[in-house]
Amino acid sequence: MPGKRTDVISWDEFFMKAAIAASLRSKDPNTQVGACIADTNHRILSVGYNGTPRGLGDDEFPWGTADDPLHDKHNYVIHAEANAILNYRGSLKDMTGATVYVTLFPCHECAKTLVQAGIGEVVYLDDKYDGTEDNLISKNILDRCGVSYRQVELSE
Ligand SMILES: Nc1ccn([C@H]2C[C@H](O)[C@@H](COP(=O)(O)O)O2)c(=O)n1
Ligand SMILES: [Zn+2]
Repeated sequence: MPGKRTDVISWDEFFMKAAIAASLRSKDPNTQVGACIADTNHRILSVGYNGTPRGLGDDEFPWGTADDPLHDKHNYVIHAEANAILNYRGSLKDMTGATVYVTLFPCHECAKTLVQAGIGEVVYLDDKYDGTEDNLISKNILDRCGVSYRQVELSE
C-alpha cells in the first residue's frame, strides 16, 4: 500500500496562493493586491482584491495617479483587505482570531479596519512601502492593537 503524500503545501502557502490568485483579478496597472481571510480551523472566510466600487466599472476607470485628487485612483479604489471583509457572507459577528493573508502589507486605513473586524494576525508577502509614513502608522496601529504580523516567502 502506498504511503501518504508528504510534500503537500503548507497552510501559509495555500492561503497566500489564494490571495495571489485574487490579486490577478485586479485591473490596477501598477499594484495588484489580493487578500484571503482564514479562520483558526483553516477555512477560508473571504477573499478580495483592489478594485473599484460597484457602479464604477473597472474597465473604464482611469487607473492613473494625478495631482488633482479628483483624478487620482487612490481616492476611488477599495483595497483588497477591505474588499475581503466586505465580501464576507458568513454569520460570524466578527472575525476574532482570524488571519488575513495579503500580498502587500496593509495601509493604515486597512490596518484600522482589520483591527475592528477582529483580525488577529496579518501574514504578508511584500512590504514595498516599508518605512513610508503610511506604513509606519499602519505598524503602529497593529502593534498597539495587539495584531501580530509576519512575512512569508513562497518556495516558487
Ligand atoms: N495593502 C494595500 C495597499 C494598496 N492597495 C491598493 C490600492 C491601489 O489600488 C494600489 C496601490 O497603488 P500604487 O500606489 O502602488 O500605485 O494597491 C491595496 O489594495 N492594499
Ligand atoms: Zn489599505
